[in-house]
Amino acid sequence: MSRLDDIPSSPGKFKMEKSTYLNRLRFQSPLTKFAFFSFFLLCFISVLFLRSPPSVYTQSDPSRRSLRTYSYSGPAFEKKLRNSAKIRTSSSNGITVLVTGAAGFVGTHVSAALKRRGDGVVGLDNFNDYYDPSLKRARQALLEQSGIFIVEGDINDVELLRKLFKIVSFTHVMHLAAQAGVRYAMENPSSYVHSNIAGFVNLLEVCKSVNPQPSIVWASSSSVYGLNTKVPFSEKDKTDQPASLYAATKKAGEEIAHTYNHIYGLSLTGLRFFTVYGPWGRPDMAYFFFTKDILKGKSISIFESANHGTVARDFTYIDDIVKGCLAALDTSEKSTGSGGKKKGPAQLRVFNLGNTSPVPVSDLVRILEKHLKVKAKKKMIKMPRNGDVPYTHANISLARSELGYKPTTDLQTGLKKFVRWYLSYYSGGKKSAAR
Ligand SMILES: O=C(O)[C@H]1O[C@H](OP(=O)(O)OP(=O)(O)OC[C@H]2O[C@@H](n3ccc(=O)[nH]c3=O)[C@H](O)[C@@H]2O)[C@H](O)[C@@H](O)[C@@H]1O
Repeated sequence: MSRLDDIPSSPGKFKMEKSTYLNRLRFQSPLTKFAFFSFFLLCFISVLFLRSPPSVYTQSDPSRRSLRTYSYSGPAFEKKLRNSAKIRTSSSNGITVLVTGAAGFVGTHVSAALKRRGDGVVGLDNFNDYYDPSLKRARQALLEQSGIFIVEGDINDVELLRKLFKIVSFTHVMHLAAQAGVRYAMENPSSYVHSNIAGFVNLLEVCKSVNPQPSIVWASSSSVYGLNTKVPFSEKDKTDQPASLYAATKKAGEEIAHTYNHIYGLSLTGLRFFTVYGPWGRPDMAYFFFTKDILKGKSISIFESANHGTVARDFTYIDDIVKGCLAALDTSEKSTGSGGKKKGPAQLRVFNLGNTSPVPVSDLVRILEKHLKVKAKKKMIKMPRNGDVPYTHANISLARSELGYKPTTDLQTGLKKFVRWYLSYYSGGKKSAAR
């Protein structure tokens, strides 16, 4: 709200008194007169500057902003959007999807897969610098080659979201924009609230009020199982012991999804991803920065749980996750609300998308050593209390029966593909792997 808005707008509440002060003001010298008018001119310019035009977007998270401003209006912008959203004519039952977080790891792969099969895809991403934005730009360039336009903007920008829905009638939203990473939540907690809670609510607010309402599939996380000890993790299990703020915001997302489904009839499917890895992955994840550090000859820390216990993850390969995402979109039913009001019960689902075979982190390192042909300098350390959990293992029977989800890539094969990509992407020192 600008300071000008502080003045009450209803007539009668605030009456301007005719100022006698100005009448009484007499300038003692031309210099005083000049100073007086210069001061007013400056104030006027400042007010104009503060009230920047609505077609220019500035990112709203001051902790991790990119310095760009983005223009998202005009016929050229709309044309790009419409072209990107076009369903291929040969595709008989194509859908039109808004993919948030499209320049992210999972977002890029899902967008490309949708486009390949003929669906209309528009991306949205704020290109923040949580990790090297040049990797996000490279993914964007890749998607551009297949005709996918990524709008540069934040899910907290309600005006932008409304505008996108005004130009394109999206049938589905694949919501992958989020503040990811378990350990970073201790460094920058507000970024998790900003993206995973406020941003999600903003998106749902817009989705509930557009006509027709889209169906929404969104990324939850295996981390919602928190400190649970019963394995494998099932969707039927309680999820009330998050070990990190990240996990807590994803859990909150699931509850928020319930609310919007209940009140507004939005069709919502949450996908609990289990440690997704692969080519074009995230530099903040262990398999990625282990690779970088092993190649540099730097030592890596492998976490152990209490009493030298094994820390393990149900690492899941990106192609399997993409199949799960597409199946979730294809099986999602229509939202039932209109005019911002629920007209009947709507679909509400949560699925585990894991690999069903947990691997100790020390084995992950052994596989990397083999593919990289370099011995790692390893340090075994006690898992710091920073949000990590010792073990994850997905029960995927629900996803198998409802989505036909069936992961097929083991960690050996998946890491081989990752290493091949990593070496070619960062080859010749052209790009230095940055976190
Ligand atoms: O499955 C999920 O829900 C989550 O998966 C990952 O989180 P995480 O499983 O912790 O993945 P990494 O950060 O790559 O860690 C993988 C394993 O390596 C271990 N680790 C990590 C860092 C390190 O220096 N040493 C180490 O042994 C961790 O404890 C963990 O067991 C993602 O970062 C989250 O965004 C995602 O939501």
